[in-house]
Amino acid sequence: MSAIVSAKDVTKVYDSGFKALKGVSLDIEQGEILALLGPNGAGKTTLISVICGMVNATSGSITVGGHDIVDDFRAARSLIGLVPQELSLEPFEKVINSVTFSRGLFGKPRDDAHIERILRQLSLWDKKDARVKELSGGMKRRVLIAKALSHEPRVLFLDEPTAGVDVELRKDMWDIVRGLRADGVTIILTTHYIEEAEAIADRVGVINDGNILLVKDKADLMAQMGRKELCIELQDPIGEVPAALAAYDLVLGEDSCSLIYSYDTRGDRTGITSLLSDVAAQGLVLKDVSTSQSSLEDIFVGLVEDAT
Ligand SMILES: Nc1ncnc2c1ncn2[C@@H]1O[C@H](COP(=O)(O)OP(=O)(O)OP(=O)(O)O)[C@@H](O)[C@H]1O
Repeated sequence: MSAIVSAKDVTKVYDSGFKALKGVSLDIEQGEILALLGPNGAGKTTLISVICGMVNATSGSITVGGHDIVDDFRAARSLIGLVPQELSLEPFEKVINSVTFSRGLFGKPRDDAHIERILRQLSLWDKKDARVKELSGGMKRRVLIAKALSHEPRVLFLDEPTAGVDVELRKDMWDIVRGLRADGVTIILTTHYIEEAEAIADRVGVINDGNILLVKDKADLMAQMGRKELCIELQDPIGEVPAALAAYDLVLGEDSCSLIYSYDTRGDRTGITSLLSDVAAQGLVLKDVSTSQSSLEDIFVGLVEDAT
């Protein structure tokens, strides 16, 4: 795969003096769904706005489809669709006119068949003559996506596409995003919802305090950083982890009645069999045993905490 968007050492210092991006380098691969995860104020919207040419970077460089976003702004911008966080639509405009107008803004010739295709894809065709103000919140969001797709961009940025959207509609939105990717559109979405990244992203980028902490294949991230824990509940409390068990990665549970064993899920051997027999050899009586796997959420919280 090759990068369709490439950002190098991008910084953004707002007029207030606030440093919102502190040297971000990021390659977005053609055809992927990349989820940018980060807490409030991390710099997600700023990064998207810089790539889309709505905010000027203070330093660094960005190319989209090989075009520099400053020197070759029109060519770069024409490859990008942006679905903003805010529902910014003209309330009295008909859906179809609103979407057709967006295409015209990019100087593309009128193409009714393309507009029909995207309205159908977004289940908006039967609402094409409705006025925007007559639509539900979820439909308005879909109109924003249709507008962003009207000029046939190759890269689509979705800034928190499902903020405040109910579970049903969120899943609809995920289906739409997957459908767009199947059509060859590269998708970058920002989200607070870890389950959203877990559900649809190919890669996950974590951004915090103006820095990209990591960008990784989602499956690798979960396999590499996800650890499993075995909780051994004991019949009776103990004061400390017995010295004879020091070779294991064990901690005493808060109740003093359990031992928590962390192990790597990728290893050939987990060490569980020998641990259990060594625990028994210490005369400790087991009450129960359970396992749990760290989720993307645990990984994300851990990363952001480590960075602050
Ligand atoms: N125009 C501006 N002038 C000054 N500071 C700004 C401006 N826009 C954003 N910021 C600051 O830059 C930081 C990053 O904001 P940004 O909107 O990029 O974060 P975000 O990760 O998208 O957050 P959220 O998840 O809350 O939308 C914040 O501290 C914000 O207050």
